[in-house]
Amino acid sequence: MAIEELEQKLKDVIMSIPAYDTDAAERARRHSDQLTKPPGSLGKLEEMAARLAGISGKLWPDLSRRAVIVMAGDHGVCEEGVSAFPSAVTPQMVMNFLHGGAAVNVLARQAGAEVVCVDMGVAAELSHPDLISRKVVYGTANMAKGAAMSREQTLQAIVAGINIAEEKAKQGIALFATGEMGIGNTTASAAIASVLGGLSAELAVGRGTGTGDEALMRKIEVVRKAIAVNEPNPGDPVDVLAKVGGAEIAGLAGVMIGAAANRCPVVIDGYISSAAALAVARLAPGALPYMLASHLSHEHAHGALLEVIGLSPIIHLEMRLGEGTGAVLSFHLIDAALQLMTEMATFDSAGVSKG
Ligand SMILES: O=C(O)c1ccc[n+]([C@@H]2O[C@H](COP(=O)([O-])O)[C@@H](O)[C@H]2O)c1
Ligand SMILES: Cc1cc2nc[nH]c2cc1C
Repeated sequence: MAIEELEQKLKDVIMSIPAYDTDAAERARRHSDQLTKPPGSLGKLEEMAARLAGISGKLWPDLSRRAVIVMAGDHGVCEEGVSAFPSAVTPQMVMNFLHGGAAVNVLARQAGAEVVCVDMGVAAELSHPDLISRKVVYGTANMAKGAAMSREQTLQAIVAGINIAEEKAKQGIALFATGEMGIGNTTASAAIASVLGGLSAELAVGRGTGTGDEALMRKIEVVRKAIAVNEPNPGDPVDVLAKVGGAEIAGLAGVMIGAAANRCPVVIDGYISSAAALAVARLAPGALPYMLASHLSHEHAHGALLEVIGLSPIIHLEMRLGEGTGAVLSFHLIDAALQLMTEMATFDSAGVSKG
């Protein structure tokens, strides 16, 4: 597709996102208040159930078919020494996902979710029958020296993400989670959080895979430099994703937009997924009600980033793995919320006195 067509496709899909159904959410809240418990006593589980009703327009949606979309990409900025691990780990972990041995595979099996593994921009050539290849770049360029990607590559990545969500929704997937793999991608995410979220580089940068003090200082300087060199336009999220982002981050932004356009809830994982979610919040505010935050990552600024987006995490386990692990874990709580709504007795049916 030519760049103009990609821009148009993105605009069209954003325009097609259905309005969140506030009536259905309200009906869900009223139902919840009739159940045998003090109103609001199931806390965020009640709010989650209402959100799922508002998203789907149904009391209660069948979310039994679910998938975690794990997108992978490499980052040229790694040559600045910003990660505790070498870039070679990105393709190695992609193969691990495909062989079912990564943490996300275990948690997805436990939560009944399909793992969809997508190569968005891994530097190495990868091949496996279950790998979806949507490579827009062989690793991004070093953002400390120039733009990570072109606008065209970024739009290709976003549209690829939209198409994957669309195809999966057509196949019956009703609940999405976002996951990623990309050595160096917490540096890109920090830059996005800084430009779009107004967080200082010092706040936005964390230890990622476990960088030491010296590398942490370098990482802060690299984020400052990348922003100064590229001057990403905070009013243009695509420009920000192109200049200081990454192929898997842009792809995940597309998945979130695509899920919303198909009226499917999309559960956001950790810091990197949240950086993509922030770009979506700015690019397509109509997609925001379709997003649920899963966990609070141990990555330093994740809480601040979620606050900027206006999302509240469900679980707090000090995880900082990525891959979609926190998002898939929270599927169990989504199931719990819906099962409570459908199986609990009401005050009337159980003959329990109201306050
Ligand atoms: O999801 C998170 O909050 C998270 C926090 C820290 C690290 N990660 C994962 O670690 C990798 C990026 O870390 P780094 O240090 O290489 O930038 C990438 O593969 C992410 O999935 C993920
Ligand atoms: C081993 C390893 C697994 C990961 N999964 C997501 N990010 C990761 C980073 C590393 C280093």
